[in-house]
Formats: sequence, C-alpha cells, structure tokens
Amino acid sequence: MNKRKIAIFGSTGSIGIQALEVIAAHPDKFSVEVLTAQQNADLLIEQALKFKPNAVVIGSEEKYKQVKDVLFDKGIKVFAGAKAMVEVASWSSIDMMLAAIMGFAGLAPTLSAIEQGTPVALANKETLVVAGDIVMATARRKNVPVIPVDSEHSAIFQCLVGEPFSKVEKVILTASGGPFLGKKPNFLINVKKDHALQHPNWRMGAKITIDCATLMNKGLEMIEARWMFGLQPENIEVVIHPQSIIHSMVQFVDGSLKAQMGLPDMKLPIQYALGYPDRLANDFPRFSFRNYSSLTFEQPDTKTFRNLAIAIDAMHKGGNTACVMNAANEEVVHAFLRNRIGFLQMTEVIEETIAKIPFIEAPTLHDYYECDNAAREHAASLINAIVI
Ligand SMILES: NC(=O)C1=CN([C@@H]2O[C@H](COP(=O)(O)OP(=O)(O)OC[C@H]3O[C@@H](n4cnc5c(N)ncnc54)[C@H](OP(=O)(O)O)[C@@H]3O)[C@@H](O)[C@H]2O)C=CC1
Ligand SMILES: CC(=O)[C@@H](O)[C@H](O)COP(=O)(O)O
Ligand SMILES: [Mn+2]
Repeated sequence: MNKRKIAIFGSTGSIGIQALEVIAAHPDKFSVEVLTAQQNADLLIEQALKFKPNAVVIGSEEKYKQVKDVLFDKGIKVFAGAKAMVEVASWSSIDMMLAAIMGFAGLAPTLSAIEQGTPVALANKETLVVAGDIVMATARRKNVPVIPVDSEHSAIFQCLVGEPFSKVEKVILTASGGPFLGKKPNFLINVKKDHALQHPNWRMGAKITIDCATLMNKGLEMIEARWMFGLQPENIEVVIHPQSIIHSMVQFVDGSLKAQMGLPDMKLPIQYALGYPDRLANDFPRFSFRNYSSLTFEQPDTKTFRNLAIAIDAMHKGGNTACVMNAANEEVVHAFLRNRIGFLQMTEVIEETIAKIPFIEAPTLHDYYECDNAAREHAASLINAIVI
C-alpha cells in the first residue's frame, strides 16, 4: 500500500484521537495532511505540533488567532470557520478523509470530499442518516469509496468481502443495550446525565454515548446501514448483545450467518478503514474465549426505549423524516447534557418535532438543510417550554 495522506475532520474527538494513535503506530503507511477541530484549540495545536499536517482548520473563528500564532511559524497553514472546513475538504492533496465530526455539521465537509473524488472513512453516521440517498448517489457517480468506521458497519463490511450483494438476506446489528438495559420508564424518568454517560463497553464522545443510552444510536445505525449498503429497511434487524464482542452479522440466502468479533476497541475499525483493503498487523489486545463464559442475546425493548421505534418508523417512512428526527435528537441530547430536560422528555420532543415538520417525499440537499434548521427551531421551542 502506498503511504496515504489522511485528513482527520474532528481530530480532537474520541474517534479523531484514536485515529492519530493508529497513524502514529504506522508512520510508514500514513501521514497527516489536515486536522480540524471546532473549539478545542489547545489540543488541535498539540496534535499539529506532533503530526505536522499541511493545514489545520479551527471551526470557531474566535480561536483563529490563538492557533495561527503558534502554527504559522512552523509552516502549517491555519484556517477558521465552517466554510473553510468545506473548502479544505476538497483539496486534491488528501488521499483519504476520516469523517469524524460529530452530528449534522459533518455532512458538508464529507460531501465536499466525495465531490472532489476523495475516498472517505466514515465515522460520522449522521451524514447518512440525514442525506444518505444523496451522499451515496454522489459517491457512486464519482466512483468514490465510502468505507465504514462505525463498528457495526465495519463488521458488516468485513463480512461482505468476497460475497455478491445479491446473496445477502439480511444484516443484524448488535446493540449493547446501553447502561439502562432492562430498566423500565419508572426508573428512566429520574436518570441524569452522569449515569447515562456510563456506557458499559465503549468510551466515546458525549453525544453518541447518550444516543446509546436511549437506543437512538441503534436507530441511527439502521438508517446508516440502509444507505451505506443499499439495503431495504425490512432486511435490517437489531439484536441486543450486552458484551459487544460480536460487532454485527450478515445472513446469506442459504441461511449461513457470518459475524465479525473482537474486543470493543474503535482503533480496529478505524485502522481497517484507513488501511483498506490491506489488513495491517497491530498489537491491540486480543479477544480470548477464556475471559468470556457466555455471549448473550435478547430482543430490544422498543416499548421502553421508544427512540429505536421512532427511528425504525423514520427509516420506513423515508423522505425528510430521518433528517428531522436527527435534528431534534441533536437538540434534545444537547439539552439533556445541560440538565435542561429529562431522559424520557427527549423522546417526546423528537416525536412532536417529527409530527410538526411537513413531510417531503424526495428532498433535495437544500431541503435537508432547511428541514434540519426548522426541526432544530421547533425542538428548541419545545425544550424551552419544559420546566424540570
Ligand atoms: N466515539 C466513538 O467510538 C464512535 C463515534 N462514532 C461517530 O463518530 C462521530 C464522532 O464521534 P466522537 O468522536 O465520539 O465525537 P466527539 O464529540 O468526541 O468529537 C467530535 C469532533 O467533532 C468536532 N466538532 C464538534 N462539533 C463540530 C462542528 N459543529 N463543526 C466542526 N467540528 C465539530 C469536535 O471538535 P472540538 O473537540 O473542538 O469540539 C471533535 O473534534 C459521531 O458522528 C459519532 O456518532 C461512530 C462510532 C463510534
Ligand atoms: C463503538 C460504536 O460503534 C458505537 O456506535 C457503539 O455501537 C455503541 O454501542 P451500542 O450502541 O451498541 O450501545
Ligand atoms: Mn456503532
């Protein structure tokens, strides 16, 4: 494999930091072309001094001077703002973009890279939840690979290697169940962010960790799988697997099931995507059957964790529904993390927002931006009316 110049969009986050660990372990395979952050100027500077990218982008324009004052003398280009992020994403000097920005904000830079013809390692699931039809159609038109980083989608992708798509019967996404597995609404009504942030198996950014606690993460991942692999909604299932050792499965037309397994460590899917189609050797800790006497499975409780049911409905309904749901979800998670609303109220706001925003059957990209905006405004007004 030729040495790849990687651009990490969201380098200061959980995925971005682990990606830099992968890159540091393979200096002969990867170099860093671009790093971006939104607010965390200190860490962005530290990363840039260590990895010497061609350029960095800081989303917050207020932090531009702080970053420029340190990095400009070192020959590193410094840009600021959301527009600069989209422009830099289109640089032809980038061999692969790691899309690791959190939320809807990741959509524009990722589309910009795909339009330019740059392969994308996709962690940012919201990009496909919001506009998966347009993003994947663009990737097909430009003949650009979109390699999954999300652990379940990486598992499915690995199971599909060498298999004709026509022989796939269904995919089964595994879900840990989060910190509240088995709990009922009378318990959930009182839970606070500190408890919800305790994921049983993975250490991740705050937003995705809350999504795991509500099971919205699995709903987002079903929609991500629908677009990433071109599946019909009825061919995507979820099973609860509390140990997070089987990362997902594919069932084929002869009934054979393939599963991808390993310890819960995002460095593995990150490395697989950055190095694809090579499998690079590493010294990550290995799974051992000696340490696990049982791997267990159960059905999700969608009556209690209604966000998963909402997402499944959104996937079936199509159009702009998942975009609206995603926007409302980003708003409620933000509010929950600031103790502005309760755990179960997150679901109520999402439902009311979907009911309020007019349905569009075949949205354009412009429609998706408008719907995201309108849904956020409506969800914010509902949140503001809540007193806890
Ligand atoms: N963490 C994980 O293990 C997994 C994550 N994912 C997905 O990967 C994505 C990133 O997750 P994670 O790393 O946990 O998230 P984090 O919150 O840890 O990091 C988010 C990154 O995005 C940047 N960012 C935040 N808001 C904006 C914005 N408006 N514009 C530009 N950049 C922004 C942050 O910058 P700053 O630090 O300056 O705020 C940071 O670099 C998400 O879509 C998530 O669902 C998928 C599977 C696993
Ligand atoms: C690591 C990863 O891919 C997360 O999206 C993970 O899936 C979270 O775990 P659960 O959603 O299964 O709780
Ligand atoms: Mn996942």
